[in-house]
Amino acid sequence: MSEEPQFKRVLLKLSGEALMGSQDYGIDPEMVNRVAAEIKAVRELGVEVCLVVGAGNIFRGMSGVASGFDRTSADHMGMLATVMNSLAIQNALENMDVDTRVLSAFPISSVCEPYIRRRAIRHMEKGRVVVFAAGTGNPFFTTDTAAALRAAEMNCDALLKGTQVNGVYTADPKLDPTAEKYDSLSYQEVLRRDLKVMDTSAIALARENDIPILVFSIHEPGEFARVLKGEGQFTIIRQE
Ligand SMILES: Nc1ncnc2c1ncn2[C@@H]1O[C@H](COP(=O)(O)OP(=O)(O)OP(=O)(O)O)[C@@H](O)[C@H]1O
Ligand SMILES: O=c1ccn([C@@H]2O[C@H](COP(=O)(O)O)[C@@H](O)[C@H]2O)c(=O)[nH]1
Repeated sequence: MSEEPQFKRVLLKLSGEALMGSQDYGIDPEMVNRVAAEIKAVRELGVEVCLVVGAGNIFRGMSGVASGFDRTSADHMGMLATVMNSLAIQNALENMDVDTRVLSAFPISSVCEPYIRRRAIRHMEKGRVVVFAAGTGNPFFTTDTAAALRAAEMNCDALLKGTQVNGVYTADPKLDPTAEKYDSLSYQEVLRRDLKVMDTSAIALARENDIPILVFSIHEPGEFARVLKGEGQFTIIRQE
């Protein structure tokens, strides 16, 4: 085990669903503040942090399709929901004196900056936390793929998926209580075994760019910093 963080620049894919906290829907300010405090603690370790936030707490395109919406419109709604979550995180971080910029994949210029890669890198070099909102900006994708894409563009050393479960299991642990957790596995194994913890397009993009993915529970206080030091509970997905 190491006391020092193992990565210099990371992208955190933050579960939208987690931001509900104990509520059934929407944004729980207590949960948002706790996550913001974890991000601040990691910044204070000297790690550059950028974020992609999901929107499972508000709206997922596929649920909209199930209710009769056109897929493209539903996905636009999902992407707009990620903007709301991004602004909530920015607000909480700035209340803790952490400089934060939200950059949207599509222009909403009266609300936040547009995504410009060089500008995002500059923000990070200045020590700001950068939140990438609106996913990839394209329908038919999810924020997992947006996270892998931005991690590659930002030259991140790792992609951390802070989610509902503490790692990757042989099957969905929420559905199968006999499922067993992996400590580590290759991108290829995730794809071959069709493990649903992350989209296949996100796994493929991370593999092509050799970015390790660490899956951990965002519900465990202090885990983000611990995982970066090689401690705590997580599964690492990387080249064999
Ligand atoms: N093999 C598996 N190992 C671990 N989790 C799995 C597996 N298969 C399915 N899952 C499920 O995948 C979920 C995480 O992925 P998902 O992207 O849907 O959630 P999320 O991170 O909360 O995203 P969102 O940001 O959309 O709210 C876990 O909550 C878990 O129940
Ligand atoms: O690049 C993207 C990213 C997301 N979407 C839509 O947003 C919702 C919310 O994202 P989750 O990853 O499911 O939390 C997603 O369901 C899509 O509808 C998108 O279209 N493109």
